[in-house]
Amino acid sequence: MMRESTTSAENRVVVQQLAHAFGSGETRVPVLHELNLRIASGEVVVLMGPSGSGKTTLLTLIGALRSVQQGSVRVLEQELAGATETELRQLRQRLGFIFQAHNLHRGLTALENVRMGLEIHGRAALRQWQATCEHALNLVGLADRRDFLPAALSGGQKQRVAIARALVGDPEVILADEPTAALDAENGRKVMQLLRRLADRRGSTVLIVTHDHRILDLADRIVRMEDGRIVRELPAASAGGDPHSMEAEAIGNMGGVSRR
Ligand SMILES: Nc1ncnc2c1ncn2[C@@H]1O[C@H](COP(=O)(O)OP(=O)(O)OP(=O)(O)O)[C@@H](O)[C@H]1O
Repeated sequence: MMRESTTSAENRVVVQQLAHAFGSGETRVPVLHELNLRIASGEVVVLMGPSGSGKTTLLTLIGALRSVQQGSVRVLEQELAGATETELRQLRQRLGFIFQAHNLHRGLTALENVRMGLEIHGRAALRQWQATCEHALNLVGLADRRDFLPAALSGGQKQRVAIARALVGDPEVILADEPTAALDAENGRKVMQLLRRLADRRGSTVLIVTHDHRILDLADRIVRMEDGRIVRELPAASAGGDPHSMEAEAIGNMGGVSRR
């Protein structure tokens, strides 16, 4: 049912010497500095760091939602610096976005909202669209809410509908900003396990901005940003010992760690 991946490139995301600033003249505020990052197919990378360190800015640059000012961002072999609006739009169609402001359509049911994800990927005409969308809702544990309007769903359920919508088009790269923030521990972990499975089984590349320590053990790599720079990269597996405590300690200074 799901589309074959069209890109087998090892590095699906390659960021080189990326710099970014907001404003101009005297009010210009640089927020990213000479940043380098590579993410391979099938990799789950978690981006952490203090508020204001530039995580969302980096995510939106990789998602072609913001123009590259300086340096290079290659996503699925498309250079974003200097790309045309058509090239950017075509690229965005191959990405899955899970953002905090989930923007579900209020007048559409859960199932219809998920269908919008297919439309974005140009696949709304798919004959078996209903089965595909039901499958996506099932993946996030909401099969029984398919005919509910957003107003009748909890915050966490709305977030999961948004996740189903992001995944239904089978994107090669998934960009998620705090995907578990609105969820309780159990559902947060389920969502993270789902993203992990997509990476393992379909080779999806997953980049997640989070403050949630409970999901770190499901990542391949944890990247810590401070003041617009990557200050540390930890391969999660090589942390050894108890992955929860090792990562949490190594990353340090990021608030209380809650373990399950
Ligand atoms: N549109 C904008 N205009 C001006 N400044 C901005 C804009 N967006 C972000 N910034 C500034 O850029 C810096 C980085 O913001 P960003 O949202 O990337 O941080 P973050 O690490 O994602 O933070 P948080 O964890 O709080 O979401 C901040 O100082 C922020 O105030």
